Amino acid sequence: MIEVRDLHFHYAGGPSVLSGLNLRIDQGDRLGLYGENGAGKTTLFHLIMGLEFPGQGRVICFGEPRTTEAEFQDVRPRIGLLFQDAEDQLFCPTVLEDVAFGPLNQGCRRAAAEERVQEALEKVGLPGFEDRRIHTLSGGEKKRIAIAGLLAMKPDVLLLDEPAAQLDAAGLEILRTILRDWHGALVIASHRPVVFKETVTREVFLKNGVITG
Ligand SMILES: Nc1ncnc2c1ncn2[C@@H]1O[C@H](COP(=O)(O)OP(=O)(O)OP(=O)(O)O)[C@@H](O)[C@H]1O
Repeated sequence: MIEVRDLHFHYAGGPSVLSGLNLRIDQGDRLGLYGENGAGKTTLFHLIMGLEFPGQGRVICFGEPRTTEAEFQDVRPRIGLLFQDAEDQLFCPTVLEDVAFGPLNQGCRRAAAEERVQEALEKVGLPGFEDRRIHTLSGGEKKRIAIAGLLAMKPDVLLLDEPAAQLDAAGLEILRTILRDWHGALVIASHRPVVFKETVTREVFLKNGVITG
């Protein structure tokens, strides 16, 4: 579904972050992507989504090489990227608008989109939150609403960047249950392998700009 080949990347004026990274994510893959703070996990997700572009190497999504902004436009609705910080993800005034944004953007009719919202809010354990204003939510609630927004999109792949951050024990258990029932491909980026040990079936490590093990 997604393959990156020989990826090299550095931020303007900065040191090399990725230096020849190769990775393949197949249908049904459940991958733990581990690495220390600053290893480049978020950067890799951003390159897969076309939010950054590699200095060298290839990003292939759903069978097609993607190099230009236009080529990434049909990739984004098919990949649910959970940002590390929920504040970066939520941008509508209310929960209903935010969670419905993805399905509406994909062309769903309003009634169908609102049905997806109800379903997703049930899954994250926050039914009845539709009319809450985003800025009144707690950090953990924001994270769960961001997850609901991804579920409502029904993407082919979930890329979750430190998904446990901001979640308490109950929130983490809800997320583990959601992911246990998730049938699409899944990549969890984390610097704490132990948290999702039971959730993933394959583990790789990002170190010195490349994938190991
Ligand atoms: N926009 C940016 N401009 C300059 N440098 C950046 C930018 N974003 C990230 N970096 C740097 O690139 C490196 C990789 O960062 P990245 O966020 O990809 O790592 P990470 O593995 O996700 O880390 P963490 O576990 O702390 O979230 C870090 O050294 C970081 O400081």
